Amino acid sequence: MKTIEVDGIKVRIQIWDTAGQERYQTITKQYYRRAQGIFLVYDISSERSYQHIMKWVSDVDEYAPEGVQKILIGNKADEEQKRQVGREQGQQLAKEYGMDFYETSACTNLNIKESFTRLTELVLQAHRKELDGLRTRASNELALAELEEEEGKPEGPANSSKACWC
Ligand SMILES: Nc1nc2c(ncn2[C@@H]2O[C@H](COP(=O)(O)OP(=O)(O)OP(=O)(O)O)[C@@H](O)[C@H]2O)c(=O)[nH]1
Repeated sequence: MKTIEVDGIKVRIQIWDTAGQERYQTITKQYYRRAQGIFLVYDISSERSYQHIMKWVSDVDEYAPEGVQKILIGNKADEEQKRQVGREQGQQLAKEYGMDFYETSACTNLNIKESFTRLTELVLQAHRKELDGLRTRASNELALAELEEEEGKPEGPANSSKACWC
């Protein structure tokens, strides 16, 4: 659990770090179902991990809920001397899948906060319509409840004097 602030709103996010290895896939897929946002992470010093992204994307498409937000991450950006995947390759792949893209480093903290904030922002945006709908319904129900309360009120002085005219 982590709390981050987006547009002045404090958002509590639950983060699951799923295992990348093939043998844990059955468990990993269970997490997709409840995810609202997903980071697809490769290692910039591993061409193989980059090639695997296509497989992750198809798994996510199959098992994650519709409308799940995705961001592509090229991690270990601090390992420049070992780089096997160019930044443009990351950008290109992200573009193909319509995702935002960040190169990050968990070691130097490069773009960690930025990418988490962005994914949270995307999730909030995707649910804004739902939230707005809920807010409108809640305020309508409140107005209705007030009205009913008003109607159910015992007669006040104004009503009593009207009663005298008859
Ligand atoms: N240089 C560098 N090393 C990193 C970075 N992030 C992770 N590592 C190292 O990479 C190794 C693997 O990190 P993990 O966090 O276990 O990677 P993972 O993708 O969660 O691994 P799986 O759970 O097996 O999928 C560890 O030795 C980390 O210290 C980074 O940004 N830069």
